[in-house]
Amino acid sequence: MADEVVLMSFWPSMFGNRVKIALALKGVEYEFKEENLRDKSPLLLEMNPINKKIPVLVHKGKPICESLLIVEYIDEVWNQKSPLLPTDPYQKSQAKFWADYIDKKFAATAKEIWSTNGEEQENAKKKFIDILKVLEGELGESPYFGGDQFGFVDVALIPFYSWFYAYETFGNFSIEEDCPKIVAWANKCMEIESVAQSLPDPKKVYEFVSVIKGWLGIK
Ligand SMILES: N[C@@H](CCC(=O)N[C@@H](CSO)C(=O)NCC(=O)O)C(=O)O
Repeated sequence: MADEVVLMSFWPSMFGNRVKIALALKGVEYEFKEENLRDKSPLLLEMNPINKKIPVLVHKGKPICESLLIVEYIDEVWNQKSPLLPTDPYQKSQAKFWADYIDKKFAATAKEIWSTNGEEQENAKKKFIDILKVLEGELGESPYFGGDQFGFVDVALIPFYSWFYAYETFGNFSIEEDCPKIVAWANKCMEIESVAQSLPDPKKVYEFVSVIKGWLGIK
């Protein structure tokens, strides 16, 4: 079909699940192609020859790569409902700033929690909580980062929530203890059907991370 939509992703990916949430909020029908990242498909290498990563959205035969760019593309193409980015240029710039902050600061630090031990892990946990506290400050008293509406920054961050159980279990700490506002925000986001249906079971994510740690020889 001419305007067929295909999402190439991997079920636990917080980046790919951003796109799943955006497509669900917009009511877009699409084909989901699960990628085996240890044996990438020729289609993935063809559609994303530069980064060779998921997610990739293929729309009308053309690939869009990088999750935040894909979410912005979805927001612009299917603009009839559930706007994600503000129309005001300044507000839009601030939403993109915080989504970029999450990618640059939060994603890498979060990974260090399950992929390290000892002092390195303790440092990662502290950095992780510090970053979440900065995000709590940005959230303020609003229900969402988008204000009264679930928006772009919410889409960028909420997929990490399905990894919180893994971070807490491997890191032996409670995120809610230090960042109750972020956990309250996440639980509110999970009340949105398009969000809840797009994210994996946290226990499944924990089991998946246990398998990766085995592959990587991490205790
Ligand atoms: N900035 C990109 C990151 C995607 C990514 O890391 N994808 C991972 C899987 S999720 O951790 C990936 O495709 N890894 C395969 C590889 O690195 O070879 C985005 O936001 O889309």
